[in-house]
Amino acid sequence: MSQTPLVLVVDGGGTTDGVQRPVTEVAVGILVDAQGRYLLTSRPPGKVYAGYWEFPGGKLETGESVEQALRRELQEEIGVTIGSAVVWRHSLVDYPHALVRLNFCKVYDWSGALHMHEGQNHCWERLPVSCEPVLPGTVPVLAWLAEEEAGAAPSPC
Ligand SMILES: Nc1nc2c([nH]c(=O)n2[C@@H]2O[C@H](COP(=O)(O)OP(=O)(O)OP(=O)(O)O)[C@@H](O)[C@H]2O)c(=O)[nH]1
Repeated sequence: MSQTPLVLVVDGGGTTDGVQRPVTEVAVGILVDAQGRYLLTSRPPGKVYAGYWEFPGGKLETGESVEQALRRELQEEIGVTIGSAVVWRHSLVDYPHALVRLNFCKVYDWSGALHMHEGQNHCWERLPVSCEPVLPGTVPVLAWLAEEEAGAAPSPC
């Protein structure tokens, strides 16, 4: 993974006048189904950016790896148990509420039926996605996926 982390400032970012804020580590799962569609979920009521669309996941707890946190979060939030997950891309996003490092993992292997435990909506989407609004920290990921798909597409005759 040689990608340089993107630092994205959203809505003005933190207002700490140059004081370094702690980085909150977040594990994010990009579930890809057999048709190549991606699972997006809406942020539940009561959370920051409620109603915005994102990939499911959440913050790491003390001592957890990204993979462990992702497995726990997806069990809690959407009711599935993932197989292995490795970080595909990561980014730093400076929101007013937190400075977060988003660790995006593609997930092809899971068990259990989808069940939205937090009142979220969900959709399986091809690119470009039709659900909106998409969470600002998630928008670049859709571009990365589109670039990857374009690179993988057979060239026209
Ligand atoms: N899960 C997820 N979080 C994202 C994405 N993009 C993005 O900027 N984030 C940010 O990452 C952070 C995730 O925090 P969260 O509030 O969802 O985490 P959590 O489920 O552990 O919540 P809680 O413990 O506060 O209830 C939020 O600041 C959210 O704005 C994404 O695609 N998926």
